[in-house]
Amino acid sequence: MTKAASGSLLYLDGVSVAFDGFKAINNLSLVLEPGEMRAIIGPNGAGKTTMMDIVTGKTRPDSGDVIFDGEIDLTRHDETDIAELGIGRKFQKPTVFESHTVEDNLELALDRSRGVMATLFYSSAREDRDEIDRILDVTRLTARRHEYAANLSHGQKQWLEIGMLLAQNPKLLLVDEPVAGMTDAETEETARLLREIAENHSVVVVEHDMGFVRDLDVKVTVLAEGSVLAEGSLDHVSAHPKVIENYLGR
Ligand SMILES: Nc1ncnc2c1ncn2[C@@H]1O[C@H](COP(=O)(O)OP(=O)(O)OP(=O)(O)O)[C@@H](O)[C@H]1O
Repeated sequence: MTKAASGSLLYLDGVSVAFDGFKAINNLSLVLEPGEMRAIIGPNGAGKTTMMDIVTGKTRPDSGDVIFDGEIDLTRHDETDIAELGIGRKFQKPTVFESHTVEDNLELALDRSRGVMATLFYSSAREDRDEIDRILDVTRLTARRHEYAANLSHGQKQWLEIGMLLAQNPKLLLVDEPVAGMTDAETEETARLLREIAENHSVVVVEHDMGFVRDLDVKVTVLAEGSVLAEGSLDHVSAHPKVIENYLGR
């Protein structure tokens, strides 16, 4: 265990993984502080999804340290463990239950996160209602709580799925291309929504939409060919010659 990880929420150091000899992640190092929201950008094939796969235990790195909460070696845990440790992931495509209402989707997510035993002995329906009200408010879905999820717009489905993640109360949320396919208004609202969530959670957002990344107004990590090309404010990384050459200039 490396001492350098202490005090961080997520610590990747010297992480590499190869698929059939091709290094998708190549000596990647990245540190996320508790409470931080970070945007990850980079060209197609840069390794963004693979990095998320490594953090969530879907892919095992060939080498390197992957440490959560200062001390937990994530490479020793499987996907289920890692979710229970407090890392929630939202994939690009929403996977809400279309034939259930918005509220029922959130209720299911709450039950799932609580586990079977806890649900059996859990008596406070009131606390559940309060939690669901809170999540509906954050995800801009209060007026649609009794609507079937199938009837939501694409953007609202994404927000509902973010709400289902929140029901699990993760310490760290990993969000993959949340605004792909959204309208401009939904995209702007999503930046506000994630900023609100980031007041109480750490968040990693992978996104291609630069306007959205600008609205997030957080530190940006640029990945290319499996490692960090540049890091800093969006203005700082945008001015980096290698970023212009590898990504923005294309
Ligand atoms: N399971 C796998 N087997 C073989 N190659 C893989 C596998 N997963 C990823 N790769 C390769 O690793 C590289 C990185 O892919 P990855 O999906 O992580 O990139 P990305 O930055 O998420 O790209 P995009 O923006 O297109 O989603 C790509 O060249 C991809 O083809």
